[in-house]
Amino acid sequence: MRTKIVAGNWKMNKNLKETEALLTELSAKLPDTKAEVIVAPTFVNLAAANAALQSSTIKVAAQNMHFAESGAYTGEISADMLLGIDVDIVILGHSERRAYFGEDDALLAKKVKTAVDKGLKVIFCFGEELEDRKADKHFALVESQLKNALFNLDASAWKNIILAYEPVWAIGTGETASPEQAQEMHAFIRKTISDAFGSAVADGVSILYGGSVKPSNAAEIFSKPDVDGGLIGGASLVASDFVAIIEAI
Ligand SMILES: O=C[C@H](O)COP(=O)(O)O
Repeated sequence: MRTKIVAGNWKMNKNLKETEALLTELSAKLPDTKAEVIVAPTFVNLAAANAALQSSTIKVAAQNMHFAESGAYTGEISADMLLGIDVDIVILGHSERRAYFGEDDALLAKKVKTAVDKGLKVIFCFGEELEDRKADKHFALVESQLKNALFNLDASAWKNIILAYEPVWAIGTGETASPEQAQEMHAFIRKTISDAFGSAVADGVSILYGGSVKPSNAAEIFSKPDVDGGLIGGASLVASDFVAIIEAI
């Protein structure tokens, strides 16, 4: 049985006070759920988020990390720094990191390798742009993103990988992949992993969908057999919306 996961990527939103307020509200409203619930506030509020969630089952993730152990990388954050404040989950490869900060598959392969070697869990994001889909290149593009960044891992490392398929055209646009489009791609992703690492690895990896998931569409998307949860952006910033999405799983 794969782990169901609902993760909220807060991106560059919420200052300290707002972070604590949202987490207090979220903890109070959290429904009884079998799903793992994760929130990813900005770096500077990770320690405070962990403190605010001490008696909660909600886990805290970082939104990024550097591949190096330590050194002259001004402004960067290492795996050990995250682990030092009890954060052992990191989002890597988000399309905004790829688009605005030049992160490519080769860099992401290094980040993922460091993260799993250090014992962090990785929520690895990937997905096609609208032009790729229009040109019917979306499967090939997704396959290459997976191969380039993840296929150098040992099969045993996959227990620490969570995948998040996020078609770029659906992120923050209000346009969502249809449940059928999501299922079609998730099944393709699972087959691609199965072909490379075997069915035990493929059947065990949670594949989240991300891109304009809202309370109104979550249940239908989550009902698909290869969709194991969601990576939620905008709707994770409003406690009642995020709770409704958790309830939909
Ligand atoms: O990481 C989350 C995704 O970018 C989805 O964002 P969104 O739910 O605001 O479309």
